[in-house]
Parts: sequence; structure tokens; C-alpha cells
Amino acid sequence: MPLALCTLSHSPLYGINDPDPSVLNAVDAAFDRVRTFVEDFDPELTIVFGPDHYNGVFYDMMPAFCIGSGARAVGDWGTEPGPLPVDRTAARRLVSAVLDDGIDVAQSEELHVDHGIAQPLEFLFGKRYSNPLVPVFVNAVGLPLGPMQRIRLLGESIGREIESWNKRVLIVGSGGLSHDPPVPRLDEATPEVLARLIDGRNPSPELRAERQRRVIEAGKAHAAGDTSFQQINPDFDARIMNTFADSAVSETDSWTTDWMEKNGGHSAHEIRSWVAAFAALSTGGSYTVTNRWYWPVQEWMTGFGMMTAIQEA
Ligand SMILES: O=C(O)/C=C/c1cccc(O)c1O
Ligand SMILES: [Fe+2]
Repeated sequence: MPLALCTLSHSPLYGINDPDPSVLNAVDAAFDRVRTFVEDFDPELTIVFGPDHYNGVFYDMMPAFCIGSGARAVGDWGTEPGPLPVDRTAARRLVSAVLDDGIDVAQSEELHVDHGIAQPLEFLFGKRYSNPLVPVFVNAVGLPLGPMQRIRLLGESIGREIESWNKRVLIVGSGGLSHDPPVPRLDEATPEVLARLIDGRNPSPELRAERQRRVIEAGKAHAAGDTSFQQINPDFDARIMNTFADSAVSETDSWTTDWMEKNGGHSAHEIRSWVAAFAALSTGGSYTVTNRWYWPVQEWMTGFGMMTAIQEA
């Protein structure tokens, strides 16, 4: 049974700070094509790799990656709060298989996910989806980060296991390409921010609104040409997408944290979700990229890309 893949950027500023209608319409048309691709594939299970932005996972216990054998959405940025339809059996089997492969993945029976995982699921399946899935948190903001090879190996391990299930499994990778939105950072945190990075679960509505307002303002300034932000880098983004299109996933092993940040900004590490997704797809042999789209969207503060791919029979 073939596996299918869809990798896509997310931005909470979608629907809030929108670009010119010609760009927005093109993005929405691409979303329609991706949704048709998913509907045609008709997945029996979805594995979604995605980051968190200190809304669900904190420095009180920061894993490199974590499989959710139960999960709930925190409901940031207008995403639907509440439990996710996790296939617990599948998730627990994945945890065992990955551990057997020598990768020390964490497990959560109640993984808290933010827009990094919730938004792509809503883009693909609508607001109240009930199709079975397994969320996999991939640390992309809580520095320090381990080498890229580890995320490839995680993806391959998951790919080998799902391959053996003889099911139609859709693999989703969520994350921006080059981007540098104002996500707080440990190395420059004030004591007040540090406390929130360690244990910031269930913030007051005022605190959440204040944080979101800051990001909206940053998006507006970015779109107005404020150069104090690291700029979107379309050349870097093309290189990333070409690597996946060329089936050269193992080349990502040589991408260093420094290189990613210099060229793509601090949040470029979200590309780790794409690496895991393509690595999982690649375990069954060759794959074909069926479509790709890209726009540098200043209003959303991110290089916004999407790719779909399917295993070759
Ligand atoms: O508010 C946050 O924590 C993150 C915002 C953001 C903005 C643009 C692109 C992204 O991938 C983000 O997560
Ligand atoms: Fe993000």
C-alpha cells in the first residue's frame, strides 16, 4: 500500500494579516489542490510532524521529539481547542518501533499541540476532523537542537514501521521555510519570559492576546518593509524544496543549526518536520513529487511552501 505526503508551511497570521488577493487566491487554490490530493488518497491514518512555539511544550521537559499517544490542541490563534482523534494503538506501536531502532523518542499520553500541528490539520481536514492520526512533536524552537541526522533517522524509523502496516498512511510535515517571527528565545529571555518558557501552560487570555498582538504587529511591520527582521530568503527556500524534490533527503544531514539560522532565520528549524516527513516517505523506495508551490509572504512572516508526493508503485 503506498504512502502519501504533504508538507506545508503554517502561519498564524493567515486570515489576519493577509497579502494581496492575487497571492491569497493562489495560496487558497493550492490548498484546494492539496485537499483534493488528500481526498483522492483517502488516508486510513495520518502521521503529522510539527513544532510547538512554547504553547504546549516547555523547558520544564524539552524533548527532541515526542510521539503523542494522546493529544489535545491548546487552541491558540483561533485553532479549535480540545482532544485530537489520536489512534493510540498506532501511536504506541510507533513509540516501541522507534525505541527498538535505538532512537530515544519521548512519549506523551497527552501531548499539548499548538498551531504548529493544529493549523495544518484544519487546513487539510476542516475544523472538526475526526479521522485517526498520530501527532509527532519535533523540537524546532527550544535550542539547543541535535544534529539533523537524528530527525532523518526518526522519520525513516517511523516510515519503516508504517510501511509494514499495509495501510494508506498520509504523512504531513508542518513548518515554515525561511522565517524569523518573534518567538521568544531562552538565550535572551528576561526572568519573566524565562518563567513562561519553563512553565507557560494555560496562560491567561490577556497574556495570550498580548503575545499574539506582538506577532500581528511584527507581521505588519515586516510587510511594511521593516528591515530589522531577518528577511525571507527565496533562494534558501528553493534549495530546501529542491533537495526534497531530488529525493536527496540524506543531504540534510549536513545542514547545521548555524547555517539554517544564518540563511533562513531562527524558525527555519521548522524544516525539521519536512525532513522527518520526506525521510518517512523515502523508506519504501522512490517517490514522486506530484506538486509544489511557493510564495515569500511578508504579511505572514514566512516563506510559504507546500509539496505533495506519493510513493512509486
Ligand atoms: O506566535 C508564534 O508563536 C509563532 C508565529 C509564527 C509566525 C509565522 C510563521 C510561523 O511558522 C509561526 O509559527
Ligand atoms: Fe511556526
